Amino acid sequence: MKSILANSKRLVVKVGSSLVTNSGAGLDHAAIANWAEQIARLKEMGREVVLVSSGAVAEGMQRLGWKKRPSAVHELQAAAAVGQMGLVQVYESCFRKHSLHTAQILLTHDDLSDRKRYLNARTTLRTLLELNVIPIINENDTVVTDEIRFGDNDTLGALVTNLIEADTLVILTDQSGLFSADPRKDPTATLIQEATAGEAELEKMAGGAGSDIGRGGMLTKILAAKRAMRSGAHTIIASGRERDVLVRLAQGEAIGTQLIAQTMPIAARKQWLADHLQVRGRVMLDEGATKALCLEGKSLLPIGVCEVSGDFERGEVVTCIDRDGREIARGLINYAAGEARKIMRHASVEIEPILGYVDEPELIHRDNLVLL
Ligand SMILES: Nc1ncnc2c1ncn2[C@@H]1O[C@H](COP(=O)(O)OP(=O)(O)O)[C@@H](O)[C@H]1O
Ligand SMILES: N[C@@H](CCC(=O)OP(=O)(O)O)C(=O)O
Repeated sequence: MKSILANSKRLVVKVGSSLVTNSGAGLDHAAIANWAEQIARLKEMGREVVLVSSGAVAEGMQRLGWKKRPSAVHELQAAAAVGQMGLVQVYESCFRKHSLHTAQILLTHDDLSDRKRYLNARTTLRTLLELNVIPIINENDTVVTDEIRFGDNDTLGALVTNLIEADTLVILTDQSGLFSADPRKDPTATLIQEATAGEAELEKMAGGAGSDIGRGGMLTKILAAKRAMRSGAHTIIASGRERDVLVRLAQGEAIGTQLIAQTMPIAARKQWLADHLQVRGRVMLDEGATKALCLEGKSLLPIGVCEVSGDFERGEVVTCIDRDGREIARGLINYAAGEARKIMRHASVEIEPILGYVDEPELIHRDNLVLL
């Protein structure tokens, strides 16, 4: 059996609190240095990597001298704000040794369900990847309470996987993978090496968290795999303490549990667009643009649009029709209706003189477009 990471170009690596903070004893510098070194090697192998790291609350507790995890949410939020400083400092200094820049991104689940913020987050992350920077993502615990209460960065890892259309989500934890039952409670439990992401059976195997430090347990990892699958991504659950785990996975060695996504990426993206979003407007395409979309797989540029109807915001879904009124595609539009009307029939270089700024040169990027 070969690791699915062997053929993955873009990956999201999620590391849990218990790993990052050495089970709550304080940030594990050596472990973080080691993952940074492995990620630098993955970059040399031509892979793109985004890191989702927990550990802010645990590190904040340590810095504030709190022995017990507080139950008051505002205290958890305060601890997260203190700990996040330490977390990013360590990542920054570890990656710098490999001449890699890091960027801090704090997100909430709401950011990713709001279409405008979704597009903004996506564009920022893509730009960082193009710049060869390693984004380090955590929840924005100051402004949300649900996530911090459940302490679940696995879901965030999956949402980021969907956002940037990563090929694989790698969840590093303190166990060697998913077992048939919680190995802390059942010594006869066996490692599941491979399964289909989204299988109902898997949810029965997963118990709660093994410690006070990590909160989500295996169930949130299984559900994260199900969510990652929606954009066609596979998930690997493996031990972050296994020697060279990321590099060996990328070289094709099967380590831990592989949860394979059966859906094709395009079908999954289509499903996502169809499931989630309501059509808010319509753009009519001239012959050139219709051909560019349907036959050449290109993005929609403002110059190819001859009519804009409806009232929509940046990030909302519009339908694209041809001159005969046939719906040919749907996609997330980069400009609000009023702006789209101003820039239609114009070349992308004219966007800035017309609007005074430019978000993207495309009206709808092909990655956000589904042909019908
Ligand atoms: N079927 C299972 N297989 C492996 N681990 C399990 C299973 N069910 C529950 N667990 C528990 O989940 C824990 C990992 O989750 P968690 O503590 O939230 O880690 P993290 O901080 O990495 O997200 C393990 O230490 C283990 O005790
Ligand atoms: N965002 C918070 C909580 C996240 C959390 O505990 O998640 P995890 O350890 O991955 O289950 C933190 O950084 O401490």
